[in-house]
Amino acid sequence: MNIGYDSRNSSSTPASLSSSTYQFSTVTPSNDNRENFKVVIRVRPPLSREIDPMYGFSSIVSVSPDHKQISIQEYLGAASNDMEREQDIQENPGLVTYHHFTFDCVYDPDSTQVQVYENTARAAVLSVLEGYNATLLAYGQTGTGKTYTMEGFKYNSTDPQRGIVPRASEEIFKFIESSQSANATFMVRASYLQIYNEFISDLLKPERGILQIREEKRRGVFVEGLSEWAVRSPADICSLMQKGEATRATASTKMNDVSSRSHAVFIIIVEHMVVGEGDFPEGQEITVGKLNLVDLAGSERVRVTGATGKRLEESKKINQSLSALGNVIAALTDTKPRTHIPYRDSKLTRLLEDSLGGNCKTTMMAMISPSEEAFGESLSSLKFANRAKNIRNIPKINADIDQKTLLRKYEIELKKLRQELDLKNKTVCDMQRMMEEERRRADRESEGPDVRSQEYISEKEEKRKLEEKIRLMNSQLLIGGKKLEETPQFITALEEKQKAIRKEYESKLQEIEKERTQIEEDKAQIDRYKQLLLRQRDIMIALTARLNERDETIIQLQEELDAYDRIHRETEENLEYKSNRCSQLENILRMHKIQIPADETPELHYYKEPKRYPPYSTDTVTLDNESFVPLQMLTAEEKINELTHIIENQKSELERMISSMNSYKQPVHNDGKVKDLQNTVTLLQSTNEKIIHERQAVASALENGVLGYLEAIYDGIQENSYSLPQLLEELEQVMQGISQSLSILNRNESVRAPQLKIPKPPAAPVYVPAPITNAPVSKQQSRRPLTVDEMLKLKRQENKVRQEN
Ligand SMILES: Nc1ncnc2c1ncn2[C@@H]1O[C@H](COP(=O)(O)OP(=O)(O)OP(=O)(O)O)[C@@H](O)[C@H]1O
Repeated sequence: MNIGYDSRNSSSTPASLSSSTYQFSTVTPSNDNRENFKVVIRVRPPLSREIDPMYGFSSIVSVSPDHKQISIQEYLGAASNDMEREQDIQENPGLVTYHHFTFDCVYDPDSTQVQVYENTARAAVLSVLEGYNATLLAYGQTGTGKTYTMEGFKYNSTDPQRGIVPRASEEIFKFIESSQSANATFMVRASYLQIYNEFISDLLKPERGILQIREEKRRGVFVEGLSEWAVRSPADICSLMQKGEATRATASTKMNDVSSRSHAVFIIIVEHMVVGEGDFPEGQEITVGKLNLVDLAGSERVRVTGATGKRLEESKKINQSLSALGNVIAALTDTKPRTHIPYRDSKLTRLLEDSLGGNCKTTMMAMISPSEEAFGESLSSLKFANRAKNIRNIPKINADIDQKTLLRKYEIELKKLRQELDLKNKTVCDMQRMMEEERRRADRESEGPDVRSQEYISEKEEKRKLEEKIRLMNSQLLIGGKKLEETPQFITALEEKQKAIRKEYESKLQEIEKERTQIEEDKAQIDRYKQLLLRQRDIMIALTARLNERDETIIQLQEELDAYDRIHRETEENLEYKSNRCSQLENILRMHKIQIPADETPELHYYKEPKRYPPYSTDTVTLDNESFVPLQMLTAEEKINELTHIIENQKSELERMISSMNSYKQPVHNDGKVKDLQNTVTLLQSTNEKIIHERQAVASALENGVLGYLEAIYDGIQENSYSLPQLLEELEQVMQGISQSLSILNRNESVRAPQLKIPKPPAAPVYVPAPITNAPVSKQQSRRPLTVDEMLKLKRQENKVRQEN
């Protein structure tokens, strides 16, 4: 059974009310002081747990048809359930009494979310858009529908059960959208906080920890460090709500499955700038409206809820702060004006200072249960709300007098950033041009413009950051009811910018095309150079190979030359030694007046052949059509033969001379001379015989004695097998041999040999290294000394002949 409402008679028969009876007038913002603190009641429908399946449910609350008054029935009897109670009341009408209250509006259990929003919340939201502060405060016992009224079930724009917060955000953005003027710029921000166990925290940035309340003359009361989130659509706000809800402290209690254990405040700030037009183009008007959507934690009777432990502590804190709220309301509504209002007794009252008797349009929404079991709390809430009705707020439009609004700051910052960006654009363009120039130069010099490109990158990065910052700031603004990127100015500017960019890119493309053609030409040129270089390289390789061959030849020749030099040196040394020795021997012989026409040919020590002597003969030989003066080394025997031959020649020469002299014989006056000449001839003949004799003796001495000995000593010296005393001893023996020879010669001492003109033997050939040449030896050159080559060639021939023999 429902209990209806009769304003004339508090105990009249209840009449049922249907939703169709609701007739709300359109609510418009008002500055009437009475209007600035409104109180509305909402009676929630009975919950399934409250309806006894056996007896049904009977409400103790009734609402007047004009939705201004509410009546709550108090049962004084002892019936324990609805059915018994109803029967008891029918039988004893005096067991009930009714409490009547009048409010700005009373919503019965059939009221819908849209009705609550349209008739109560909308006016507050519109006030905010005008630049007022507005607060919608949901108060009531736990489980009476505060969260349901404020938030609703789902956060999508079509859900009829969505609450005040989503609808308010829709309203705000609908309003902004309808402000078509390009001169109007809006900025909307949202915050979400909770007061849990007397601590304030940010539901959107819980990591910020406990926050403190501050107060500034212009700004009023605010929470320091509370995050503000720029929003551009209802969806943005809904997602913030969902985010905050996930953090908000809730718990399942006996009275409510999802009971809020904290007071939650969702704040929407709307900054609205109108740029002056017409006569005042520079004029700007900025207003800042703030909407507080407060969902209080429900008051609880611990006795009823049976809370213990943590829940009990939470309950105590909730009740404490709600009682502080009651005290503030009592102080504000006292008939005797009070100088002290105890706002600071709790975080809640401190935070709601502006909303309670300050610069704000406040609407308190008290929620009650229709259930008989909640009678006490419902009556208490109604009394509480009734008292609050008398609060008087003095709201005023928050104009940006001291230019401290965020929108203003954005405006200034954006202007600064745009200037900076223009400058940066110029710098980046200049640098780009410079870089391109340097890159071209560096390409030519094969060096990268590293430093410059680093600077360019950082400049570009800064430019990008600036653009991003401007974009971000712009993205928080809503101009002419649209997002910046949707405004005609933005679209026109964008189109112009795109045109400019297109133009720039077209000219850049042309440049690139030109560069490409140039690069291709350069490439072709490079290819040609490459081919040329390859050819040159091949030539170089061939030349190097030839040079290497030459080098090898030179090295070989050099080695040969060195060998020849060495032979030459050794030969010369040998020759010198032999010459010295011959000179010695010659001197010895000369001392004994013996003509010895020969010197021994030095033997090349590296030929292990019998000792040989150079001949006197200077006959030429012809080899391979080339004439040489052969150096046919003679053995001792051959040498003696040669000497004998020379002597015989001399003898015959002498005979020829004698016969020649006889042919010139004069008869008388030449007698003496002839006689002398005959004597001389006789003497010569005997001398000649003597010489022959001596020569044989000396030859034998030389062959068998002195020379042999001297050679042996010489070899010994060469082999270093002599010590000095040994050498002296050996030389002593040589001396003895020489003395022997001398004694032979001395035996004929009295014989004076005439000074005969004996032909001088030719000098021994000297080995003179000639330049290596392949040119044939000419006949004219045939009498020159033999070259080493020639000599070796000759020697080889000799050896060959000897071996063959
Ligand atoms: N007008 C209504 N129409 C339908 N259901 C409602 C209404 N009001 C409240 N409810 C339901 O009642 C229950 C409790 O509501 P809600 O959680 O909003 O209460 P509360 O006052 O916020 O509680 P608490 O203080 O414990 O957080 C929820 O299941 C909710 O859906």
